[in-house]
Amino acid sequence: MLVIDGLSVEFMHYSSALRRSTMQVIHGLQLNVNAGEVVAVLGSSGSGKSVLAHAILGILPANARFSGRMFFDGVELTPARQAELRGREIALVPQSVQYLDPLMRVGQQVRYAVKSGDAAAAQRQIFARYRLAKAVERFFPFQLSGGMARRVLVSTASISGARLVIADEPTPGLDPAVIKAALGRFRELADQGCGVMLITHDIASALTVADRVAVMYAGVTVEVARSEEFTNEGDRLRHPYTRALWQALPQNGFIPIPGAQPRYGAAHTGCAFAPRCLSATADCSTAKPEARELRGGLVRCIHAS
Ligand SMILES: Nc1ncnc2c1ncn2[C@@H]1O[C@H](COP(=O)(O)OP(=O)(O)OP(=O)(O)O)[C@@H](O)[C@H]1O
Ligand code: NI
Repeated sequence: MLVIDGLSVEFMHYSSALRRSTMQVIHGLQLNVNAGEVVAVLGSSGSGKSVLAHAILGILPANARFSGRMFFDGVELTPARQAELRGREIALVPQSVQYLDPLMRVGQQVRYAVKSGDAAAAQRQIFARYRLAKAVERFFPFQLSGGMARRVLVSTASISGARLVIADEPTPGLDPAVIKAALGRFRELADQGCGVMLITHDIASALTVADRVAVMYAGVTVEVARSEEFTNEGDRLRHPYTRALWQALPQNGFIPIPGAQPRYGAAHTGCAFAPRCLSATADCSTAKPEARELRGGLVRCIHAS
């Protein structure tokens, strides 16, 4: 349904009239989302997840430049096609609640997303499902708590009838029952034939619904694995960073990895993870590892086998 082939995104900054600098935040990213599946995109803060979501929807800010190609249903996504599909075939659950219209009652905003049938009934049903009281439909966005606003955003995307739903951190700050309902709803949309891209920091809850997991580090996908490969010590995983994320979960011993993701990922040659990697060798810092297929998944690590 969605094919991303070699996407790169950089931001331009003008520090003065004559000095322009660019900062590359996504480097040659490859990713597919098929109809009927939930693909989780995992990565720490600043790894480029929201920029990826905005690139797919065609809503990058004016100072962004991108290259690479994206296809939806086999047809290239041009800016005109993105504008046509946005909110109709492709829906975003935005990371920030700033995306709600501050001057419109939230019930009405959600009803706008419904394309056929009884919009009011659909809105009330979805609000009940996310435990939003009946009175909330008459609220303006400023009257919502952070968690309520998030539930309103998830409601909007999940009744939009879109075939591809991109959910950017839809669950932080929500209580466990609502997280379960929201994730369950994404699973259900996929089971009905939608494609779902679930962007999150939270591996544990992503694994409860995702078919595949794409792991981002410093603007590239370092691995794409199937959810069932996250077991035991992570022996079936392909990339040392994915294994490190898995082992850092409380149930897997809380084993941390020292160091931090490089800022913007551009200032290094070779593998961005090498400075933190226990298996790194001299070869790791000479060239950026290419993405390659391995055991039905994808990896960017010269040592993965
Ligand atoms: N409009 C912009 N101008 C310049 N730099 C930007 C802009 N938007 C994002 N960036 C930079 O791009 C990088 C990736 O940001 P992005 O928001 O995609 O991260 P993220 O993975 O979504 O993080 P988080 O988990 O915190 O939401 C960051 O270093 C950020 O500072
Ligand atoms: Ni983000």
